[in-house]
Formats: sequence, structure tokens, C-alpha cells
Amino acid sequence: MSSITNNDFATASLKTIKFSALENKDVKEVDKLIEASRSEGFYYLDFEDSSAASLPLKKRELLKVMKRYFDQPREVKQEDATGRPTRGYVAKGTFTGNNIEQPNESFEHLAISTYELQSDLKGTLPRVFQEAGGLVGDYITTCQQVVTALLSCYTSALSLSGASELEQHHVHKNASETILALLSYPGQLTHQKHTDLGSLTILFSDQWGLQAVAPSSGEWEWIEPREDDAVINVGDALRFLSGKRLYSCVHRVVRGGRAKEEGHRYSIAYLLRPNDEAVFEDADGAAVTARDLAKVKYDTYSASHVEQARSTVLMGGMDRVLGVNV
Ligand SMILES: O=C(O)CCC(=O)C(=O)O
Ligand SMILES: [Fe+2]
Repeated sequence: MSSITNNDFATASLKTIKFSALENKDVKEVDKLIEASRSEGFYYLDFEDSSAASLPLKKRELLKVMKRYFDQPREVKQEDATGRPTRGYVAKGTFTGNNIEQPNESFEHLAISTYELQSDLKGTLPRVFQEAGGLVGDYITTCQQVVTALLSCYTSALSLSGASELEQHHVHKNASETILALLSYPGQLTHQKHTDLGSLTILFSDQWGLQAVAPSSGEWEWIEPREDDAVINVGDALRFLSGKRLYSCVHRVVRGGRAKEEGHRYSIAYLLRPNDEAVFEDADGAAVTARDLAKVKYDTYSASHVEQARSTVLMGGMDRVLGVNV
């Protein structure tokens, strides 16, 4: 990852990949996708002229509705809580914050289970989102199209066949911990360093704050927010399913430096996870199901910094791979 210096941290120069070219199986673009996924583990996806060209527009609509949702009093949002991190409202401070001195300063989020949304629209979607008609459903369907096309590129480029074909472990109608996560960072709230536990993340935010560790230097770098391109990153499960050929990059959200003036930050993360029963080898070489990995990872998100440092789970073993202590 080459860098341009900017304030305190450098800004990452990630590759921008054209989704329309991937849909056409353009060999050069698929090569670029694999290259980015083997090194940075992060890239921008440009949807222009593709079947998902409407996604940035839908993102803007969704951001408006999200703001209305998170503006509600805490007690109202709390009615949507289920006690599970992948179902419903999760209050700020549930996960460990980035700052070791203020571990309770982490973000709040609303997790919409894509599996449960299929059979229980009313139970899964808070009223504010129901009033927005088909917006959430359309957004998720478009994300599903995008990840299906990406998985198909990875499957063929990595010569995965038979039971290893990635699409077989990501059947959208089957049970999984896949969620549309709507994140809210009022004040100076943060998101601790981590790798994503799932396969692929489609992330949008209009505000600075996101940083990733550059594999080439082991240093934190800002990820520039872009209005129309999504930030895509590879998660632990895809790294494991690829036989550890792909990189699941360590990232976090901080509020200092060039993010200082941003105010209340919002982000939208479609977090694709494999079907619950998918089995793969984790960072320690042990066989694990996707469902169990999700449980262990979320438990670790809420642990103390000391406990987190004792296991490979929070960073998917990537700190070891990178040889860095971030
Ligand atoms: O809010 C962001 O920009 C990052 C969110 C994130 O890393 C996640 O949901 O896993
Ligand atoms: Fe993440």
C-alpha cells in the first residue's frame, strides 16, 4: 500500500475496482481484485454502469432514515434490543472501545438479520425503517447481488471447486449471521481494532474515521471516505475459506486527527457471513463453524483489552501474519 502523507497518519491508496468489469469477468479486473485481496484486504468498488449502479443512491436514502432512527430517545431504541449483537439494537459501550482508558466509548448499532428479514419483516425492522417502504429490502438485495458476483470471481480465480466453491457456503436464503449493520458514532465514540469475522463487508460512510493497518509498513492509515464507491474488505471467514490466501485486514474507527471535525459519524456495513453450518480452519488451525466463530468473536468484542490480547480471535491472527503489534 503506497501512501501520501497527510496530517498525523498517511492516507491509504487503495485500488479502485470496477464492478461492471467484474460482472463481465474482465480478466485484468479480476486479477486486480485478487491482488488487492491478497495484500491490503481492502479496496474501493465503483458501481458505475453496473447492475448495482443504484447502490450509492440507496445509501444516501438509508443514511437519512438512520439519522431519524438514532435520533430517537435511548428508551425507544432500547425496545428494539434483543440481547444479541446480530439482532436488533445494541447500545453504545456494549463492545470495548478503542481507547484503553475509556473502554466504554464504543459505537451503537442496529443489526438487521438478512435471514430473519425474509420471514419476519415486522419483527426485524423497527418502525422508522418500515415507514421507508422497500428501502432496506432493496438495499440488501443489491448487496446480495454484489457479493454473489464477487464470490464467483474469487472461486474461479482461486480455483476453488466442488465443496470449496464459495457460493455454496453463502446461500442467501439459508440461515447465517449475515447482517445489515447500521452504525452510529455520536460524540467521540470509536470502534476498536478488529478484523471482520465474516466473508466480505460492503461499507459506506461519508465521514473520516476509518483506519486500516497497511501490510507493507504495519502502520495505521486513513481510509478516505468516498461518496459513490463502497469500501470492501475481506473478513476472517473468507480468508479461512480461501486456505488463508486472502488477507483479512485489521481496522478501527478513531475520532482524532483529520476525523476530529466530523461530528456524529454514521456508517452502513453489509456484513456477509457464511451459512451457519459452514466449516473451516481458524487462525489456530482448529475446525470451526461459521456460527461458532461469530459467537466467539462477538464475545471477544466485549472483553477487556487484556483478555483480547490473549487470544487470536479479535484480529483473526492477522497481527501475527503481519508481524505487528498495533
Ligand atoms: O464504521 C466503520 O466505518 C467501520 C465499521 C466496521 O468496521 C464494522 O462494522 O466491522
Ligand atoms: Fe469492521
